[in-house]
Amino acid sequence: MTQHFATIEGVPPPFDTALSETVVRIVDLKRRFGQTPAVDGVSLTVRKGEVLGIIGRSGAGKSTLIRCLNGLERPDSGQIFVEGREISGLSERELQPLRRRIGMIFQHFNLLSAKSVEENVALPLKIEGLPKAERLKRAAELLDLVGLADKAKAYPASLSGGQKQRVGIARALAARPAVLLSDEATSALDPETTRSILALLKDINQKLGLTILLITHEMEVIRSIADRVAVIDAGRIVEEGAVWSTFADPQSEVARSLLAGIRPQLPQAIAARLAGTGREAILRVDIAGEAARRPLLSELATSIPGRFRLVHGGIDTIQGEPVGTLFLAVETASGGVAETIEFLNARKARVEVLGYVTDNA
Ligand SMILES: Nc1ncnc2c1ncn2[C@@H]1O[C@H](COP(=O)(O)OP(=O)(O)OP(=O)(O)O)[C@@H](O)[C@H]1O
Repeated sequence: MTQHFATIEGVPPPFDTALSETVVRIVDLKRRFGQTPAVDGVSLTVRKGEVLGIIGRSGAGKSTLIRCLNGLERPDSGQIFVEGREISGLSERELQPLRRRIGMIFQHFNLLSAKSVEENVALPLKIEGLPKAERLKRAAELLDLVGLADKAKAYPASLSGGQKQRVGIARALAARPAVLLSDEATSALDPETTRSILALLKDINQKLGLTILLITHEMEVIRSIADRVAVIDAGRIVEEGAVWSTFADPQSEVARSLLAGIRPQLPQAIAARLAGTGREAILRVDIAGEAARRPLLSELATSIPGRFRLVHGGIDTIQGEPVGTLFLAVETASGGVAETIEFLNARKARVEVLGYVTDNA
């Protein structure tokens, strides 16, 4: 028993997600409410040590999916495997021990206000019957891990939102779950606190090799923490891939619209002057990976007749991959617009003509 709750230092090092095994497997999961197919045939896998983000608009089916995973909702059909064991279709009693393999953090923290911070963290271990001294030792280790060692005796009411979520994370990790489910865990927090909680989750993911499945409606959360993203719409996964490639080239309308707020946009001053014809074409050029590593603009300048100017844009780094958007104004008189597009497409850049401007103020 004691061995089962080995110290944090005893946890294996981070996993190589490419080589490691599947922790969660969801197969053709369906759950409908009356006429509403809330989850409509979802299949997904989460590998050990990876962070999978599931993103979708309000009502897309995220909560229903995560509730099926933690056993709060019964799927109509389909299967859920956690560490190879099927949890869908189990009775409440059979589910109990498997639930401990699933940690959960919530938007509103769900702490017990009458219990101190250390008691909240130790609660899952009390339910497991671990002796008090060991529970408190483990709680102290976890509070240290989440940066709240000095708040062990405090009560939730005296904590900030970010501190409450740190306690929630410590509690979720108490029973050494196989996977941590996060249900909009940062949605109630301000941007700075959100960043610190996401950094903490990423840190724990990397230090402990913790597998995380999170649902969110914010692309910023996906960008800062996820390895892979699945986009859900009307109960179905409409797109799935590495975060950097989804950011660089979203395939679905939903992903494009969710990304609109954080992908670079043409400055309003230029967008307002766009017309159907003009002296310059305004091109949106999306580049990623190889295309973003090469000296694209200098190659363009030496290869294409006529002149162009960079009006806006830049390169970001997502998961170590360069991902960027450049807005170019290309003179139409030289006939170089079509050639520019061809040149860029040949180098795997995605090009869209947004319109034309005549004055370059
Ligand atoms: N208990 C229920 N009874 C009836 N309909 C439900 C129930 N739970 C969810 N639904 C419906 O199922 C669909 C998916 O809801 P769900 O809460 O899973 O979406 P969501 O993506 O989590 O949305 P949000 O981001 O707003 O929480 C919605 O149309 C919702 O109205």
